[in-house]
Parts: sequence; C-alpha cells; structure tokens
Amino acid sequence: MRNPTAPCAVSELAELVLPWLPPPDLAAAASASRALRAATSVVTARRAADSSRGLEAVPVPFDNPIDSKPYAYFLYTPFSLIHSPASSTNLQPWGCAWAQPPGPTWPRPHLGLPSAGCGCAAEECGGAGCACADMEAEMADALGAGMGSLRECGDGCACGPLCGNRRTQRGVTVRLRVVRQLKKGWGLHAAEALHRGQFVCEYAGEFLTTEEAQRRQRLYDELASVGKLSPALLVIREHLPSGRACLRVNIDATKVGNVARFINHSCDGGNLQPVLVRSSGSLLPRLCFLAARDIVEGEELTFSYGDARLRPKGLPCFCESLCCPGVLPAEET
Ligand SMILES: C[S@@+](CC[C@H](N)C(=O)[O-])C[C@H]1O[C@@H](n2cnc3c(N)ncnc32)[C@H](O)[C@@H]1O
Repeated sequence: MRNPTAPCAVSELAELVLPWLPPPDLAAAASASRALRAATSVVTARRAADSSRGLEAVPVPFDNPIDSKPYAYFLYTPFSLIHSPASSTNLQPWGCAWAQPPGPTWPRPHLGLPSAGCGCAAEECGGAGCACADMEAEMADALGAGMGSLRECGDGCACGPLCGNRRTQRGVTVRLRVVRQLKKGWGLHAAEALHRGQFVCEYAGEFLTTEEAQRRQRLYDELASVGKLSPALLVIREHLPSGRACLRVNIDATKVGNVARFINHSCDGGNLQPVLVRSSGSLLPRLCFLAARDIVEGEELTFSYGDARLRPKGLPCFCESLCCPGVLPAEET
C-alpha cells in the first residue's frame, strides 16, 4: 500500500481537494506544508488563467498589473439560474487539471412553456417564414438608443442548439480578459477586435424575486459603502409606451455569475448595448450585451448602469466620461 504522506500522494490528494476551496481556505492550506504550498500555487495559477473555470468555449483570463490579487472569487454559471438557497451555498471546483471542461455545475433551469416555438425546416430558422424572428429588423432595433430587444428560437422550437437564430445561447465565444484597475476594481476588456452588433456575453446570475433582490440590495449597499463588496445585482425594467413599468427582472451575479459581472459602468452609455432576448418557449427574457460600435482589442467594455442619482452616500464614479457627475448610479429598489 502507498504511504499517504509521500510527496506524490500529497499532490494527488491536493489535486482532489484544493480546487474546491475558497481563497481563505486555500491560503490556510498553503501554510500547512511546503508540498501543499506548491500545490496551491498551481491551483491559483490555473484559476487566474480562466475566470470561467472551463465553462465557456474560450478561457477568460485575469490580468492584474496593479497589485498581488490573482483573481476574484465567485461561483461560475454560463446561464442564469433560478435562485434557491441551495444554489448560493453550492461549492464549485476551480483550478483542477481536467483535460475536458467539467460542464455546467447546475442543470440549466427550465424556464418556459411546454411549446410556443417555430417548426422550421432544418437551417431555415430566423428567415422570413420563421415564427421566432425577423433578425434584420430586430438588429436595427436592438442597436438603437436605450434597451434593445431580440427574439430567438428556444426550448419551444423544433430546431436544435446549433440553429442560426440562437446566437446569444452559446455562451462566450469572443476573446475577453478581466483586468484589475486602480480605481474600479476588476473590469472586462476585449482581447480581440469586436465589430458593431457582435454578441459579447449574457448577463448571467441568479434570477431573484423582487423581495429577495431588495433584501440583498440593502445588504450590498452597506458592504459596498465600506469597500467590502463590489455588488453585481442588476434590475431590469421594461416599460410600456405609457412609461409605466410592466416587467421587472432581477439578476444577481455577485456570488453566482459569469464574466459579465465584471463589466463596469460608464456615464456616457459605454460601448456595449444591453438587449433583452426572448427565446420561444421561455417565460423570462435574458439580458445580453452586443457591441454598440466597433471595439478595438484591449478596450474596456462598459455600459450604463442607469441614470446617476446624486445622493450624499453614492459611491464615486471613475468612468472619466465628459458627462460623468462623479457618482455611480444607485439602484432604487
Ligand atoms: C458589476 S461590478 C463590476 C466589477 C467590479 N469592478 C469588480 O471588481 O468586481 C459593479 C461594481 O464595480 C465598481 N464600479 C463599476 N463601475 C464603476 C465606475 N465607473 N467607477 C467606480 N467604480 C465602478 C463599483 O464598485 C460597482 O459596485
């Protein structure tokens, strides 16, 4: 029988256990022995190499030219989940030497109606006869001022996941990078040139009830005001032409989210266009980001979190746009 204290047994065990640990526990493990210190630094390097944990088609690395923080810790989901107490307490391995990506940790939630989609013949979705979309007209609309909207095929359709009218449903496929900045914390940057209208990413996180969103918002405001948290709770309101709100969707990517949780605010609207995407057969719309204009490699990706309401306790905004009032928009829950 092999001696479990031999260095090779330690590193095999470390490979099984360390990727499950959050940063404080990983740091504690590192101080236990020289072998564990070496194993934790390997896990840390792998975490920094891909914020998406292998759950996206392309890795999204962290890049920190500012300080020694190697990565930001959160649970990764490529698509939004219905909040349940279990979903926020789940652990998720990150930093293993898997040859294959692990696949999403949670099953994709069924958010829809039994059937309400198109029955197009293969590869004809999105065309003139498709019940789900008129992509050209919608693209023009999606890139206009304010929140755009798009329709795509979905679970209620006969077509499969490779259908051409599901371009926001394949996760991140463009090269991105999460870069640490002096004043704004981490931010999402383009690591390749993007063209106007190109799909960048979805804003994935936990769908919350308004009651839960309000509870968390109060807690996050408190923690953010003393610099202990960078919250990523987004409230989307869709308005009727009368101006009255008709739909409110709360997505919290603070603890469980995807790369979009790193997108910072810009008072001038930024270079990303938020678009509400409705998929046939799905009750809840998804918030996706398209490039609002051509974007060069290295540019930070930003959008407007909303109108900045000047209030004494508002956090300072460092977007540096000419119209910036110096205060971040605050969510009115
Ligand atoms: C969705 S997170 C964005 C990622 C965040 N920078 C991080 O390090 O995780 C939103 C938080 O980022 C910071 N932030 C975003 N835009 C900012 C801006 N223009 N100026 C200052 N801080 C900003 C604020 O702390 C805000 O609560």
